[in-house]
Parts: sequence; structure tokens; C-alpha cells
Amino acid sequence: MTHDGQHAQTMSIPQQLYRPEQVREHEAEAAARAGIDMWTLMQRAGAAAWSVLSDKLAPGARIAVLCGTGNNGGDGYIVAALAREAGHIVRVFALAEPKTTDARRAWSEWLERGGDVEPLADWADAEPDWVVDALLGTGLQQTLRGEICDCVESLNEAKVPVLALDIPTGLHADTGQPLGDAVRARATVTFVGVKRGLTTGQAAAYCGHVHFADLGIQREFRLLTEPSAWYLQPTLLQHSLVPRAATAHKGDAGHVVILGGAAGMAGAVRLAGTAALRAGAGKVTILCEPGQEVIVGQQPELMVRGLEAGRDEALSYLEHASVLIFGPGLGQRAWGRDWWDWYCARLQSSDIDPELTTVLDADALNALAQARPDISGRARWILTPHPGEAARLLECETQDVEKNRWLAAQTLQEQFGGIVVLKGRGSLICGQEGIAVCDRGTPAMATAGMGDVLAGMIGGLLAQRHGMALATEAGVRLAVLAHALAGESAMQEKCPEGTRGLMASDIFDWIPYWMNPNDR
Ligand SMILES: NC(=O)C1=CN([C@@H]2O[C@H](COP(=O)(O)OP(=O)(O)OC[C@H]3O[C@@H](n4cnc5c(N)ncnc54)[C@H](O)[C@@H]3O)[C@@H](O)[C@H]2O)[C@H](O)CC1
Ligand SMILES: [K+]
Repeated sequence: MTHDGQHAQTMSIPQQLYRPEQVREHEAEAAARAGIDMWTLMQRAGAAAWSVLSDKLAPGARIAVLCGTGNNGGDGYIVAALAREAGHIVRVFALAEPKTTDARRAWSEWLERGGDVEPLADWADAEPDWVVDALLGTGLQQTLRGEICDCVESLNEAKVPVLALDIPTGLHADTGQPLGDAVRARATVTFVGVKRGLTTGQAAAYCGHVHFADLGIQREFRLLTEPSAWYLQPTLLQHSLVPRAATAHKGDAGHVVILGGAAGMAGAVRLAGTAALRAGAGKVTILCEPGQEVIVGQQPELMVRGLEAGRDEALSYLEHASVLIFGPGLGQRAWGRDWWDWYCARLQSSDIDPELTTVLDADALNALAQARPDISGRARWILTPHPGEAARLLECETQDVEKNRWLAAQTLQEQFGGIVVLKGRGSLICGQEGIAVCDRGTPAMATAGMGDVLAGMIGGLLAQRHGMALATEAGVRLAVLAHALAGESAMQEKCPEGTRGLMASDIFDWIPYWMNPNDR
């Protein structure tokens, strides 16, 4: 078996993400343009997977390769052959004989070299140190059933480390949702183009570490099809967040006004306000319910004014605002609802500048879901729903949102305009520039106030965007990424492998760290 070393290398996930159909549709043409046939491509896929697996194995390790009947199974036979050549104890377990030409070739080469193929159900007999999941790749068509489903279940129960080829079997490669059940892999090596389902939804629970192998046809592939989403990498912060000019003054860094903080929820505006300052905003003013000023004012850098709902005095603050954040701790009582009605009316009459960049968060989103006003200024909106809020906006159930987060984000953007940040693991940012995904962050960030901090960071960064020559959408992407990384860093500091006990305010100290990527 030829070992095409040069093209067996894996690399970090590139910015370009694709729908699985795009890869299926264009990989043959890309390979042809690169002057190689599909058999060579399959050999490269097997070799790339082997290079990932071989790094994980002790000498003489036992490996079970589980093969389906399609080309994913073909990749598996190639990995099996390479592993055996390297001196490991390899057993192959297959659903049935392969059906495609290339997979049959890989299968017969494995048999010719004295390899055996055993029934899939017997895989555990191998007592493997590692399992290679070559059951289904992009050919997955429906919910797992029957023998494959049983196998996936037993594999997950056994808790043996798995390397998934292309996609963990059962995971929908576009939505990142398991179809019935899916393999919980320790690592996944994906081929030709990174399928966007590996970055959002439930992907983090199934894929493990994702490796990418372009199989040497990346250039040709990229010329054939446009990416369906953009993967946000930390290096983006370095490229975009250039240091402030030595002559900078406070006025260059913008003024964030935050409207929210009803009785009992003043902490939300304080968190958002502090986050905006930590993100570099020049000034932050909080407009909260009268009586809550003391709580907010304990953060002395915040300016604070208690205002009864609907007071036009708020307009004088908005006139000088670079960004409005509307919603944190707004509540659903009369005070918050009346402010919402006031906001809609003043926007309609243009007393509020329709060009004012406005982050709508928390209860402002719930008010929007209920009222559905027809407002023209919405192009400047940045909506930051979590899946529950997104469901209310879309008038569906939370699980419908999670079923296809790409579609949910896109539909919200089409219905409400502006930029939508759909929060949750694999946060999506959807605007005129397409959809970007941030798969950083930690489950420890699923805690009270973390959304307020994000809203504050978005507002704080956008307040400075002119000085930084940043487009709004780019600014939102950066804020989402910096927020996730700050959460990771804060948890890392407390307990490196920990997933619980983080508080939203713990990440404040890490916001400047990630907002100044070029100054350390
Ligand atoms: N030479 C190449 O084409 C390369 C392919 N690569 C790998 O191939 C897969 C895609 O292969 P394909 O044959 O199209 O599909 P699968 O192997 O994923 O599966 C098809 C097979 O499975 C059956 N099937 C579908 N859904 C189910 C289900 N729910 N339960 C049971 N069986 C199901 C279907 O009927 C077919 O028989 C790709 O992911 C790569 O891993 C490499 O990229 C290299 C070049
Ligand atoms: K697979």
C-alpha cells in the first residue's frame, strides 16, 4: 500500500467551513483538477488518519477498525493496513462487504495482505486500546438503526478511545446534532473541507479534538465552492485588535449607554457596564430603575442615573451614545415593559437615531418577541439571544433551534435584520458577511451573568470601532471570540480541567488580556 506522506499531514482548522454536500459534490472535481483519482484520495485520507492515530499509540497496541459499506469504510481498511504494517495488532470488523469501487479495492488489498474481516457485533472481542470509526461519513442519510446503532451504543458504553474518520458516525455533519445516537470520539480527522457540523450544536460532545487533512486538494476545492461559514480563530484578535495610538484620548473610545437594571436585577447592568469598560470603552453610563443606583455605583467608574420608565431625559444620553445596550436586567414588570414601548415609539419617530448601534439582549429580546414591532431602524440591531430567547423570537421550541442552529440564526437575521449572535456552544454570528462560528469557551461559562458580560463586551468593543477601523460585524465576531477565550482563561486559572464554579465577574481580568493580543 503506498503511503503518500506529503499529503497525510493534518493541520489546524482553517477559516473556511462547508456543508457536507459541498464536499461530496466537489471533491471528485477538485481531485481531478489536482491530477489525482479518487483511489489516491482515499489512500491519502487513510494515511492522514493513520498519522493522527499513530501519535497516540504505544508499541504493539491493539486496534479495532469498524468499517461501513461506503467510502468511509474504505478509508478504514487503509488505516488498518497501515497500522498493521507499523507492527500493531489490528482487527477489522465490518457491517458487510463494501459497495463502492474504491472501498472494495481497499478491502481486497487488506484481505490480500492476510487481513481478516469479522462481524461488526464482535468488535469488543479485540479488547482494543483504540477504535477507528469508519462506519459512516458524509453518506449518513437517516437516523441510526439496527446493527450500526447497536454498535455505536456498545462503543460509547465501553468508553474506549475512538478516532472518527471524517465525522463521528451518527453525527449530522451540517447541524452537529446526533441522528439517533452518535459515536463519542476522542478525536476526529476530517477530510478535504471542514464540515460545519463539527463546530456547533452537540459537536463538542462527540468529536473530541478535530484534525483536518486537506488531502492536497485544498486550492482546487476552494476554487469550486464558497465557504458556508467562517471559523473564528484566536489569531483573528491579533490581526484586528491593533494597539491604540499613543495619542488616544477617552473621546476616541466611545460612550456606551446601558438601559436596564430593574429592582433585583441591577447586577446585570453592572456586569455589562464593567465588561464594556474592560473591553476598552471610553465611558459607560447606566440608566437603571430608581433605587438601584447604589448597587451599580459600587463600580465607581460607571456613571449611573435612575430613571422612571419613559422619561425623555434618556434621549439626551442616547444623543451622546456610540452604542446602546438595551435589556440586561430589564425585567418583565411595568418598568421594563414601558421602557420597551418608549424605545419602539422613539425609534419610530426618529427621536432615537436609527443609526445608533444597539445591542438588544435578555428581556429586550423577550419584549421584541412579544411585540414584533415594525421598526425601520433595525439594521443597526445586534440581537444576542440564547437558544431559549431565539425560540421565542422564532415562535418555536428551544429544541427546534438546536436542531439546526445555522438555520435558526439565518432565519432570525432575515426576520429581524442587523446582526444575530446565537449563543450556546458553537456561538453563531450571522450578518451581511455570512455566518461565523466560535467554538471556544467552556461549559463553566453556562452561568448567571455571562450573557450580560458578553453584551457589555460587544458594546464596549463597538464603541471603539471607528478608532480601530473595524466594521460592526467584524467587531461583534471579535467580541464573541474574546469573551469565549476570557472564559477559558479564567477557568484555566481557577482549575485547569474544571467545568463548574466560574462566575461571570471572574472573567473581567481576562478581558484586557484578550483585548490586547499584540501588547504582550
Ligand atoms: N474516494 C472517495 O470518494 C473518498 C471518500 N472519502 C470518505 O468517504 C466518505 C463518504 O463516502 P460515501 O460512500 O459517500 O458514504 P459513507 O461511507 O459515509 O456511507 C455510505 C453507506 O452507508 C449507508 N448508510 C447511510 N446512512 C445510513 C444509516 N443511517 N444506517 C445505515 N447505513 C447507512 C449508505 O446506504 C451507504 O451504503 C467520506 O465521509 C470520507 O470518509 C474520503 O474523503 C477520501 C476520498
Ligand atoms: K466515521
